[in-house]
Amino acid sequence: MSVAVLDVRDVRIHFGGVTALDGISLTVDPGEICGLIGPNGAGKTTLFNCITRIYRPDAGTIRFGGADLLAVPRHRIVRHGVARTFQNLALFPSLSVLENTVVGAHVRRGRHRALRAEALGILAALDLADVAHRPAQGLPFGTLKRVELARALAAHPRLLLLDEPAGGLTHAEVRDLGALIKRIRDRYELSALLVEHHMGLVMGICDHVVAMDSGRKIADGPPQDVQRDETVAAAYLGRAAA
Ligand SMILES: Nc1ncnc2c1ncn2[C@@H]1O[C@H](COP(=O)(O)OP(=O)(O)OP(=O)(O)O)[C@@H](O)[C@H]1O
Repeated sequence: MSVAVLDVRDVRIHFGGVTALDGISLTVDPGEICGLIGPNGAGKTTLFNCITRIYRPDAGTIRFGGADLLAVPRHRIVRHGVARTFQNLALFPSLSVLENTVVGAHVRRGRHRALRAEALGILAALDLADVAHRPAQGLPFGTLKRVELARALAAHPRLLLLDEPAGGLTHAEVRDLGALIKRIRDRYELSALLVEHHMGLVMGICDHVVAMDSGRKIADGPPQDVQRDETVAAAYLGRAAA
């Protein structure tokens, strides 16, 4: 059996009186797109922040390709092969699309010219070649979301953490994004963990889905099974009613 790309086990973290993660475990296998769903406040972003070492869990282990990720200093996480995109874009507005992408590549050692040429290749693969030399500022939101993806890919990740990539996109853009994420997975041979509220996207592209509520895992399995799960439906209804 192959080693999981990501193996999260019994992770706990609390902030004051709030237990944000209450013994969460999940695995992402090589080449897999894993969806992470759950109502607001379930702990999805907190888990991302533990994986990227922004937060240190109180307990539990996080292994990446078999190695202890919690032993890796925060600033080396990207170099280890974990890259993320953000719910609210984190681009440099005045830099060009190409320059923003090259920023992502600089975690790797390499000559600037080579990194730049490679970044242009990534932009072409993401249909961004036309805007490569335009400043990020002023470009449509859907385009900027793809630039974030390009920047993450420039770091050569083995695992891509996508935090609500469909947020703020139109219906057609979400459909295109789903196809793009699958294309990226195949082309760059990576795995992805996708936090997303857009069920169409989750159902359309995930190989397996983990549902969370109150910092715990409440379901884990094929997308259709998780969607039909009564505990998952109750968790969403409970939050809506609260
Ligand atoms: N730095 C922090 N300080 C205090 N509480 C926090 C902190 N980070 C997260 N929390 C709390 O942890 C819980 C989980 O929040 P989190 O943002 O991880 O949920 P989420 O599932 O990502 O929600 P959403 O879908 O709304 O983004 C919430 O109760 C939140 O208020």
